[in-house]
Amino acid sequence: MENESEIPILDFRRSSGVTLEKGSEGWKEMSKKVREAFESRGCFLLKCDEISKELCGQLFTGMKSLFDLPEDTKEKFVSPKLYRGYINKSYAIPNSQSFGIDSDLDHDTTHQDFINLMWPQGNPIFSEALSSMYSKTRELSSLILKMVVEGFDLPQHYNLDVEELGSTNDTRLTRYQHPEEKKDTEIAFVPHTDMGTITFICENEVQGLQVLSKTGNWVDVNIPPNGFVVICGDALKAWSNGRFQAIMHRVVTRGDKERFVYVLFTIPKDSAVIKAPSELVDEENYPLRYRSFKYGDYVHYQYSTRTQKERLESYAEI
Ligand SMILES: O=C(O)CCC(=O)C(=O)O
Ligand SMILES: [Fe+2]
Repeated sequence: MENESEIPILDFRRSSGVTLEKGSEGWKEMSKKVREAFESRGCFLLKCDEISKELCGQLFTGMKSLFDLPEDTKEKFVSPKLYRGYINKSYAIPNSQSFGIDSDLDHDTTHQDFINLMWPQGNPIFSEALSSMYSKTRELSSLILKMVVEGFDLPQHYNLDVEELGSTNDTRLTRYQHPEEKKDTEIAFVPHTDMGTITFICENEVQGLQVLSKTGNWVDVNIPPNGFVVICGDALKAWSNGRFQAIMHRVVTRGDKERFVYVLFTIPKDSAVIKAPSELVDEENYPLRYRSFKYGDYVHYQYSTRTQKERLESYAEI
């Protein structure tokens, strides 16, 4: 029996002998593994060469100084969108703070604008680290989406479909703190699935992410040093005709070490229509599971109902 606490590890590193040139045998093999991981668990751990230990070090040093800025400076970062801008404790993250930075492919200066707002005198090291992390994680997310098309052996034109699924991004920087007066383990991020396409998580080696196993147990995700977590969101699950899982996850804090997390959400534009490829629908084994829907309408529905469980099902299941 498959060990329910085991999360697949996919090793993209050249040092492990992997070459991921599009169309190569290595690429095809890894694409199958991506598909299998999303089908069986809805997530995987990733090892790759693109994001170095040094880059993560600079990023997390910068994040510490960011969260240590005075509250009124951090509060300058506002956004009309829900869960964007600076958030100091909320329903979802009761003891933590986060910054949600929206960007799309046509407007790539958002991180720079954000840094200039926080440090009018500049902070070139953090700025460089954040931009570099953003472009690397965006490229990796786009590579993984192409692998999904390959993993299902779909016609090439579906690469345009997955590009649409990943056409906008939200970078989230979070600091989790364990409340002093509280018990040993505290829920720091309430259980949820991610609404978007794929989520890329990088933490400062202070563990806390948990996923819900098929048997209903919360299982620690032990992220290896210099490893990352990739999670399938509701939009990709719907597009895959429910073949992929959108894993339920949460975050707990345990000790007094601060946990810093960089997350890249790859998400469709609000106007994008999520519709499964006909090749993934088959009357006998995989009947059409969800009606097609506009991503923005789905997000609006979720924010207005705040359903936590089976929310894609309650919205779009046929
Ligand atoms: O902090 C983490 O490890 C996960 C954060 C998360 O699930 C989210 O931001 O949606
Ligand atoms: Fe999440």
